[in-house]
Amino acid sequence: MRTPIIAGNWKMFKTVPEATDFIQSVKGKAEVEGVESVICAPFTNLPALVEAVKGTSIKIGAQNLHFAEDGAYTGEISGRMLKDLGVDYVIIGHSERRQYFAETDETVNKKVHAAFRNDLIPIVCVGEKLEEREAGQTKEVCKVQTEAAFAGLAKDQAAQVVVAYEPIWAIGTGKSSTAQDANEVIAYIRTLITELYDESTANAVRIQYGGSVKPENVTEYMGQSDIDGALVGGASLQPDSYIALVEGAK
Ligand SMILES: O=C[C@H](O)COP(=O)(O)O
Repeated sequence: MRTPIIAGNWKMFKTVPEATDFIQSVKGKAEVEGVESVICAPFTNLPALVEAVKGTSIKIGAQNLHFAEDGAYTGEISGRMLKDLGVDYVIIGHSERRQYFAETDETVNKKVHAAFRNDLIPIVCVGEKLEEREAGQTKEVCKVQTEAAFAGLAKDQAAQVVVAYEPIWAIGTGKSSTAQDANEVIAYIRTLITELYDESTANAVRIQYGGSVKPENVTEYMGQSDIDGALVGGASLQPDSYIALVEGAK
């Protein structure tokens, strides 16, 4: 039985006071038994957020990391630094990083390994562009990205990965994939993991849907056989909306 996971990806939003006010507002509410609740925030918010969620079941994640432990990489943050702060999760390979910051399948894989070296759980994003969907390449794109991300992972590591299937055309556009379409792709990703490892590993991996998820549609996604949660951008920024998302994942 996989524990559903709702992760808010705040992207480049919120100052430290805004972030800690948010936690005060959702404490005790965005905490639902049987649902994991994770806030992935900008680096600058992480120390204050780790402190603010103490005594709650809410976990904190980063939105990126560098694959090296340390070194001459101006402006970068390593997994070692994140672990030192008390962060539990890290988003890797979000489409915005692939599009604007030259993230590749190879760097995604290196970052997944860096996450495990530092005892962080990676939330690995995969998903197709609109033109790829229209060309019928959705599954092929997801296959290439998934296989690259998992390369070299041991079975026990693979089982802990959270995959977020985010069709790029659905991100921040209000155009969500239907729950059935998302479930079909996610079930396909699970069969890929079965082929890479085995059925029990694939059954342990949690696979989220992401792309215009909101309180009004989260229950429909969660009702699907293979969807284990959501990676949510815009609708995770307001406390009431975030609480409703976590409640909707029950
Ligand atoms: O990481 C989250 C996704 O990019 C989805 O963003 P969105 O919920 O604003 O569409």
